[in-house]
Amino acid sequence: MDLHIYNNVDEVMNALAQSICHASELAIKKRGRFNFVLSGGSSPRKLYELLASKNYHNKIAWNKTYFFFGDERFVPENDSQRNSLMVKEVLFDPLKITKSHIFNVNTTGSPEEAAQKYQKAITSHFQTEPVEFDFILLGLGDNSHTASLFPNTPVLEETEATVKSVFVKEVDMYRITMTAPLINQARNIAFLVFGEGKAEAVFHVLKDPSGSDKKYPARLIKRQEKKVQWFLDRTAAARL
Ligand SMILES: O=C1O[C@H](COP(=O)(O)O)[C@@H](O)[C@H](O)[C@H]1O
Repeated sequence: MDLHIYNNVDEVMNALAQSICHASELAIKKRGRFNFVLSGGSSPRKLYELLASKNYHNKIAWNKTYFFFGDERFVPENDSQRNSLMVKEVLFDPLKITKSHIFNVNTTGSPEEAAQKYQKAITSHFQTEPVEFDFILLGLGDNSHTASLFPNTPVLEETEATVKSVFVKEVDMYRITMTAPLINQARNIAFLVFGEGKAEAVFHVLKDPSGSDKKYPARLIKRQEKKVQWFLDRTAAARL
């Protein structure tokens, strides 16, 4: 695992944006396209704004980039709780991303159907197995969840690299999420975490010798591998 700790949030965002640019260049050079999985929640908003800003918008070949979501709320497409709506506002619309490059979660059927449809869409985009995304961006909740892998939920037991639906009591909602095995297959994985409210969660995921994967699900992401990077500010890293 690569741990990067910065003095402030702007430095964190810039370092992560550069890492994304680097991964996109490499992927496009080798395979002609960049398959980029986005995270939701509040933390990545600033990063997406930065990527769409004049400092970065020319550094990535957006016309060769395909976007996916690591997780999504099981709510209608135009519901303000959707991760995809925030991304549309700050990244897709400003960069005029072609619709066919955006893989949104279709929530018109049941949660299970939504997960199956998303998995199918991913499989038909990749055509080959195993599915290896070029870059997966992840956040970390105060309770150590990542994507929608929440503590003590059945999806944590999943051994298949796929997409699943899960009812999360804690937020009283169905979520659609990539499973840990699917995330772990990616070529690059980056956690974006900042703020003192995250310090405990970071400790339990990265340092706590008695922590369990069920209680702190982000531990399921292979932190022992070099391809997994953590981008933190000093306050989030305070207990490391
Ligand atoms: O529920 C979610 O939360 C995590 C962390 O979000 P944050 O607001 O604390 O940054 C996020 O990574 C995930 O995509 C989202 O659905």
